Formats: sequence, C-alpha cells, structure tokens
Amino acid sequence: MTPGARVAATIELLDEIVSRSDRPADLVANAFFRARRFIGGGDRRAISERVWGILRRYGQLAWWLDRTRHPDRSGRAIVGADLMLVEKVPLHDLQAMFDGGRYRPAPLDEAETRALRQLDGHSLSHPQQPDWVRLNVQEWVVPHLREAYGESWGREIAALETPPPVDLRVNRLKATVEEAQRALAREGIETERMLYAPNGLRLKKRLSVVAGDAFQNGLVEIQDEGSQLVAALVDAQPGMQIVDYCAGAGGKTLAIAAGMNNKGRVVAMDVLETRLDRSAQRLRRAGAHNVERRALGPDNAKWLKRQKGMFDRVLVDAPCTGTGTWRRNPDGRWTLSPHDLAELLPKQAGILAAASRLVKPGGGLIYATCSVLPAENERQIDAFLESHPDFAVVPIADLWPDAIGTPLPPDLAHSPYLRLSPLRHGTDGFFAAALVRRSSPPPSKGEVSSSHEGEAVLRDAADGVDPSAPASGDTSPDDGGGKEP
Ligand SMILES: C[S@@+](CC[C@H](N)C(=O)[O-])C[C@H]1O[C@@H](n2cnc3c(N)ncnc32)[C@H](O)[C@@H]1O
Repeated sequence: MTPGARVAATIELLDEIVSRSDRPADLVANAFFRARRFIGGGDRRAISERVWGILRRYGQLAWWLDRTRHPDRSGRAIVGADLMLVEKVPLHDLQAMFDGGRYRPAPLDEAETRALRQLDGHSLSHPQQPDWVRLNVQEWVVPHLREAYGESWGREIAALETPPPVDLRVNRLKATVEEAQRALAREGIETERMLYAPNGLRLKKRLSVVAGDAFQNGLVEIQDEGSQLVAALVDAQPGMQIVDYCAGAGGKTLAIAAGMNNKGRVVAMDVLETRLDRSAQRLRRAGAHNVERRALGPDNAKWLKRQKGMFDRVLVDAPCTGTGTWRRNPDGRWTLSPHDLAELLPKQAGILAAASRLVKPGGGLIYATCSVLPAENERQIDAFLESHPDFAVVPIADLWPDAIGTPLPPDLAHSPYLRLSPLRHGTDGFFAAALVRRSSPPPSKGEVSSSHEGEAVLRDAADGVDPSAPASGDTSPDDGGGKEP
C-alpha cells in the first residue's frame, strides 16, 4: 500500500470504531480486515498500530482540534492532526497524501487546511493542556483515579499508554513451563519467564502464536499476567468443587482447570450462553475434561438453589468498567460513561451476593475485576462484608506463598487485596479480594475468636483483616516505582 492508501484505511477504520462505539474496537478492527483481505499483513499491522496509538492519545488530538477550531472531529481530522503532531509530517506533505488520488483521502478543504496549518511545528503535548487532557482520560474519571492512586494517579495512567506485551500461560495439563518454552522456541518465538505468574511466559517480540503448534496443541493460552494471578489466587487443587461464576469465554476457567489435573469439578457459569459456548473449543484443546458449563437463567435456577454452600471456591470475575485494560483497549477511555459505572455498581454487588451463597463454610470466595476504580473494588467488598458477617478477608500476603509461590510484590506485603497495575507490576490493572466463609459465627466485639475448619490457608486467615485499609496508592512503600517484569 502507498502511504496515502494506508492513511485512507486508517481513517476508515477509525471512523468505523467511533461509529460502532457499542462494540469493542478490536472486534470492529477484526471485521474491518476480514472484509478487506487484500490488505497484507505488514499494512494491517501498520494500520492497527496507528489506530491504537491514536485511540491512546485521542484526548490530546481532540484538544488540538478544538484549539485550532477545526470544523469537525472526523477520522480525517484526527488522523491529519496525528500525522502532523506525532509523526511531524509538514502540512504540504500531508496535502500530498490527501490529494484525492486512487485509494487516497479526499483533498483537504479550506477550513481543514486553515486549522491544520496551525499545527505545523507543534508537538502533541502543550503546557496549557489540563492533566486529564495530557493523560488522555475523560475529566469525570479523574476523581476516581485520584481515589485509587492518590497523587501518583498521573504516573499510573501514563503507564496505561504503553502497548501491552503478549503474555502466555502454560497449560500444566500438557507441558511444563520449560517444555512449552522450548516448543515455542522451535517456532521461532522467544519468551521469558514472568516475575510473578508461575506458569507465565512473556514474548520477547510481538509475534502471532495462534497458528503455531504450541498453541494449537493446547500447550499455551494467551492470558495477561494479571489475569493469571487472579486465577491462581483461587488456589484450585485436585478434587475440589469450584464455580467460575462469570466465566465468559473461559479465560480463568482454563487456568483453574489446569490446576486440578482433571480431578474434581469446575462449573463455568455466565448469563451469556454464547460466551460459555466459546470456551468449549478452548477447553478441548487444553485437555480439560472436568468443566461443566451452565448458563445462569431459568433452566438452571433450581440447580443453583440446590448448590448452596457446596463449593470449595467461587470465583466472581465481575463485569466492570475495564479501566485496568486501557492499554489493551484504549477505546474504553472514551466510550466509558458515568452512566455505565452507575449501572455496573449494583450489578456487581448483586452478582457477588448471589455467588457467595454457593460457598461452603471454610470455603473461599474470590471477587475480581479488571478495573482500578475503588467504587468497583474496595467499596464493593466493604459493602459486601457489612451485609455478610459470615465472610472475612484473607490478606493477599497470606495466600500468595501457597497459591502463587513466586516472590510477593513488595507493595502487596501489607495490602488486604491484590491490586495490580502496569506501572508497578507490568500487568493489566486488576483487583482481587479473597474472602473466606467462616465455619462459625464471627466473634462479637471483645470476644476471643473461635477456630475454623476448611482449607489451611483460608482457615488461618478466617478472622480477616481490616478491609478499610487504604487503597493501593497509599500502601506502596515505593510509590510508583514498580518494575516491568
Ligand atoms: C470480566 S468478564 C469475565 C471474563 C472471564 N472470566 C475470563 O477470564 O475470560 C465478566 C462476565 O460476566 C458476565 N456477566 C454479566 N452479568 C452477569 C451476571 N448477572 N451473572 C453472571 N455473569 C454475568 C458477562 O457476560 C461476562 O462474560
């Protein structure tokens, strides 16, 4: 493709993503390229990279368009501004690309030219940009981010601008980590061990793994390190009864099943049966035979009632704002609305309460989100504990050695919860709380606590910790000094 044709395709894809804001950008992009098979691999990568970069800096680009009184915010306006401000294309070269030639964008009109001319020689950042513009987030989200991270919120959000690495989880039903690493190397895919996730491998270079034998034979799955750690916190053991209550297409179900050696039972549940169905092929490929899929709905209502108090572990990977995945899904920065958050909060609380009924005394309940907003995380847990005194928090440092076994990130040593971020841990932003259902009623004030039954790690921690301990920004001894694994 000529540079002009690439620019035209970039504009087209961006317009499509913006007009289909109800769909995740990656799905829109997949459909876009499927319908244009003539676009080769190299061009496809270049176009995607540019579009994803533009979505990451959309706030600043839009700020410049406002400042120069550009007539609109169409794809051509945004892409034009990006080429000038980021790639430093001078206006006359931009005009040569926008010349209306075959496969190239239509010529810039007078108003467009007048606005874009003012960008010549400028950079994306400008001292007059407010923090939220500079950091490419919507203004209404800032108080939530401050609550999460305190004054280091800017650095945390800046870290979400870095494109994510490709992370793999080795399926221990099929291979050891070393065997999988060697199998990938034979395909020319070099990887390194992860700092935290014990079965994780990170690609040294961004390459596609899905066509290769290691992936096709179920030795590895694509899964962010943070997501792997959440699944590992379930501490699935052979013979256990486990529910993955919001299983979706089974990302964490697969990891849980891999820890059980096909002994015991995992029930994967979700309100969307179509999502659950998508896990079937992945489970087959992984050789996981102990997973049962059940859609939440009228068909399983009776079954669900009968299962009360039956499970050793229940994972609630709740639907959330996805703010922790903004480096992967930068469109989320712009599509998220206060209304979405307001709708999610009661939904998350309802799901957590419903799922908790399945946990047996002494059993564990893991609540997780890929959000960094305390309203969806710490405050949900506070409210849940208030109305469910039979549950208590298990501090993450108590679970980590047995469930995960790698060195505990220092900033989590005194945190009741797992709080992961790209800046500190090199993962997506994740939150997880591990709770245990007490086997006996909680001690009343002043009374010495009673002993508990159940799994060793959970039992020891069943009296819990103060869940009102400060959010992640406040607990780190090394604020923002996290290292990339
Ligand atoms: C964060 S996603 C789960 C991702 C999945 N666990 C994984 O690791 O791939 C949240 C899931 O919750 C499901 N969900 C939404 N409302 C629900 C409800 N009321 N009960 C159970 N699941 C629900 C959504 O369909 C979605 O699949």
